[in-house]
Amino acid sequence: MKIAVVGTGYVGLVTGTCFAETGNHVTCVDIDEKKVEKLKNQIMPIYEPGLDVLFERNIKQGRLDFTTNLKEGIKDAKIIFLALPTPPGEDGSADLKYILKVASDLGPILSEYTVIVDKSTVPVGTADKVHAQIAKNAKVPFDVVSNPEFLREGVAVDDFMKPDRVVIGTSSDKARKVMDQLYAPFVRQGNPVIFMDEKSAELTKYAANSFLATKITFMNEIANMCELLGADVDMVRKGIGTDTRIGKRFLFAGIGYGGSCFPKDVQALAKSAQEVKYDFKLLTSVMDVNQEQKTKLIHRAKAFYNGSLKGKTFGIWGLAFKPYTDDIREAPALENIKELLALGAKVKVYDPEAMENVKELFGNTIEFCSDEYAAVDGADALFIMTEWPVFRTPEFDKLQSLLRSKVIFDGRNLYDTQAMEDLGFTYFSIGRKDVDGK
Ligand SMILES: NC(=O)c1ccc[n+]([C@@H]2O[C@H](COP(=O)([O-])OP(=O)(O)OC[C@H]3O[C@@H](n4cnc5c(N)ncnc54)[C@H](O)[C@@H]3O)[C@@H](O)[C@H]2O)c1
Ligand SMILES: O=c1ccn([C@@H]2O[C@H](COP(=O)(O)OP(=O)(O)O[C@H]3O[C@H](CO)[C@@H](O)[C@H](O)[C@H]3O)[C@@H](O)[C@H]2O)c(=O)[nH]1
Repeated sequence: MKIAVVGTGYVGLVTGTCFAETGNHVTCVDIDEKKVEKLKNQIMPIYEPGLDVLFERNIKQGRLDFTTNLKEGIKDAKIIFLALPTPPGEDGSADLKYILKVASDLGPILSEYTVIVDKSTVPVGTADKVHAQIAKNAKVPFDVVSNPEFLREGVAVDDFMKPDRVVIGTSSDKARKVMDQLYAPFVRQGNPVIFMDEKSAELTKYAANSFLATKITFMNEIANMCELLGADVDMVRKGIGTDTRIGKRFLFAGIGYGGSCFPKDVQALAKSAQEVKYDFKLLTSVMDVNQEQKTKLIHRAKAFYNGSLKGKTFGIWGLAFKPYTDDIREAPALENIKELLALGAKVKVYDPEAMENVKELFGNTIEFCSDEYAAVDGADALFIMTEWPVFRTPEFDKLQSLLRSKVIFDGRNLYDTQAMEDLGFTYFSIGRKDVDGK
């Protein structure tokens, strides 16, 4: 089948590549000329494990190509995916300007029946808006379908190729048949395609992300209670996670959720609630708690250093919002770095993939180091912001010889507290007992 994907961000590239991998011919369209030039030269603009191999194979086999020209890109396409940004607008609601612009461009250039699919995360009612926008100038019949995407960065290819489920919102039998055919290879792997109406599909995406953000936030609050009561959040996590009604995943306490999705989607759902005059109290609390959680370790550092971090040097391990990505959107590390600089501290950082993106933001106000050990050389303490595997089993001898004093603030609970006590570190983590290094 011939498919067009409009927008070549994370979602567009993964969607386009994976549909090419299942035998379709895919043309990806983007207005960013430099990006399209790179893509045409087989240069992958994002770091996503496993995607490059599929990307190169499908380009070589002639199933994946790129253009900046929308009309050329959608020629003969039975399905057009919209994988466009929906950033927060000034009031926190999802900004639909990119989607509606492409919808209005599509109207006059559709040449036969086409299924237009919202892959972006969009508020309830967007499929209707997109339909109305296209209908203004369309001369042929078309359907607008909601097909939210649930991939996680870092494991996006697996999430797309072996999804827990595919959600498709449509009230058109004709569109349903087209989508059924497209997702047939995925169903064959035993994953359900769940058909529903457009509005329910749109809300499903926000409900999923907000529920997961709430689950994490709940554990962060339990962690805060553990610290006050002398319990251990890792034990509590194991204790509740083995209850199949609760489940083991997304129960890891830390320095708050970040990334390009949870923060904006929780905010957008809260805004949607406001618009229909519903007071979604839970979401407001989730956002407040998460905000406080992000810089929690700085408060502990301030207490440890008798109120002042001025003149101290801190090594930071991890900048990306999570491992296996170079994405720094809403990464807790950024807020911590800003705060440390504002308090007069010096900062040395290392991340396996995200350094270039952070250089654009901080320039030479912080020191970018060649590896994790260089980042702690001469530092007063280490802050751990992202749980990259390379940080899980460091050479502690080397670490203690490089650090000025053996102090670690760990936002990801990477080390066993007893082991840290045995090694003589002063060790602060989340929801577990402090180790005083004596
Ligand atoms: N990133 C994720 O992990 C993820 C996962 C699931 C859903 N989503 C949702 O998917 C959507 C896209 O997210 P993303 O992270 O891929 O976005 P992104 O910002 O990384 O990329 C969007 C792309 O769209 C292009 N674009 C903008 N206007 C255009 C136009 N008129 N024509 C063609 N291209 C245009 C931009 O140049 C950019 O390359 C968002 O709604 C997001 O919430 C994201
Ligand atoms: O137990 C956990 C799990 C995650 N996180 C944090 O939560 C954030 C989001 O993590 P994750 O969900 O793995 O990353 P994303 O790539 O942002 O994926 C989320 O957002 C995407 C965009 O909407 C959805 O498609 C995915 O299903 C959804 O998991 C990160 O800051 C993580 O550090 C925790 O703090 N504790």
